[in-house]
Amino acid sequence: MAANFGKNYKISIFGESHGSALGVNIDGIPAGTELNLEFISQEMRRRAPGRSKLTTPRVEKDEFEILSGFFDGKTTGTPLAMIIRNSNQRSKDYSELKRKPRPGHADWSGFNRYNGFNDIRGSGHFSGRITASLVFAGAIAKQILKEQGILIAAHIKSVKDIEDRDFVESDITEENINKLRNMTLPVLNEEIVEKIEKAVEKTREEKNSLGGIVELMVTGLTAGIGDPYFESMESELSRMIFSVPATKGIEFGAGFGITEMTGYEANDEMFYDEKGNIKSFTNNNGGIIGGITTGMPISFKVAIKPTASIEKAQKTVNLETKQNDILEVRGRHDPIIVPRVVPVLEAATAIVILDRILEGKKRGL
Ligand SMILES: Cc1cc2nc3c(=O)[nH]c(=O)nc-3n(C[C@H](O)[C@H](O)[C@H](O)COP(=O)(O)O)c2cc1C
Ligand SMILES: C=C(O[C@@H]1CC(C(=O)O)=C[C@@H](OP(=O)(O)O)[C@H]1O)C(=O)O
Repeated sequence: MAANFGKNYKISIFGESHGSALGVNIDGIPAGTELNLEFISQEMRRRAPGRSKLTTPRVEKDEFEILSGFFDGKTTGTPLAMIIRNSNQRSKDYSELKRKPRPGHADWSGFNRYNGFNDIRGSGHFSGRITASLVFAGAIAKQILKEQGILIAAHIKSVKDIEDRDFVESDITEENINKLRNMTLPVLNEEIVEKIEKAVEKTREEKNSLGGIVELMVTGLTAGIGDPYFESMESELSRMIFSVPATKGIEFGAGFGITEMTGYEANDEMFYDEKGNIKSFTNNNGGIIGGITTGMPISFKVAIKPTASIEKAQKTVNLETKQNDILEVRGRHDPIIVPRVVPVLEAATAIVILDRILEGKKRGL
């Protein structure tokens, strides 16, 4: 089912952006897991709308209510259900879109898939708002992974042609992760913050939007996690990452750039480090070979498209008059999705990594 993910850490999401609520049911959290609710709230705030001038002005607190599976500060092992109530809907912004679908958004494809019964208000189930549930499930997964020494970090690699430097393994410390978590624009080279802000402001004034790339890194993984072929670590991560709205590409390690290397350059030559751990000098394969972790960090980049809903006049069709028409999208939209998707991609990654680790444990690994 489209709303379900995972074989071991199983999530099932529901909700609409302008309905009464959205949420997630999680099955597979080990019983007795202590949850740091304040950490989960912080993660929710990182994603929540209306928190900076670079995001949609729709303000939602994204306060979550846990309905089941949690007692006396610990998980019970039975399904943990969570809901967030919507409070700041402005559905009139969407009244024109059933007739005039937005180019780049799911109005036309969703209309066809659901025979016109899809909830158009706030883009319904297609809204980026539904990713609040991923952040919740991911925050729990992150806590479990951290106990095992596994850290997940992300930063904005680029916005249009403004580039941050790449992650190196030594960037992934708890201190650096906390710093990035507290930044509105999480970048490594802080000199580009103002450039990004100006570029977004200028584009918004032009009634347009921007996209960019997010880079992620996962450290602390032992070699041997994952499977070949259809449940490969790359397959599972890609399937999840492409479920995040606005994702248009993913590349592991050197990605498409590996095609410009020779075999000698691309192969990650190996060595024993001073502690006796097997490592590679480079990580062009992004920490995964044969679908299975190598013990090097998992490293990948995600392409996020520019926000579809823009005020600039665009050509579309009018499904009532059956004529070509013009649309100027109204409403409260993100001028750029990239900063808000950073915690979502981290969470999505945490869900997959935990699910794969539990899969290995099932087989006694
Ligand atoms: C956190 C987040 C916020 C988003 N905000 C907006 C928005 O304000 N306006 C918009 O048109 N799309 C926004 N999107 C993207 C749309 O939800 C997405 O483009 C749409 O569902 C179509 O899916 P696709 O782009 O993956 O094909 C957002 C996505 C995320 C993850
Ligand atoms: C509310 C959120 O972001 C929304 C994501 C979104 C979209 O099309 O994806 C469109 C906008 O919805 P609305 O028109 O209701 O303001 C954004 O504000 C959220 O992420 O929590």
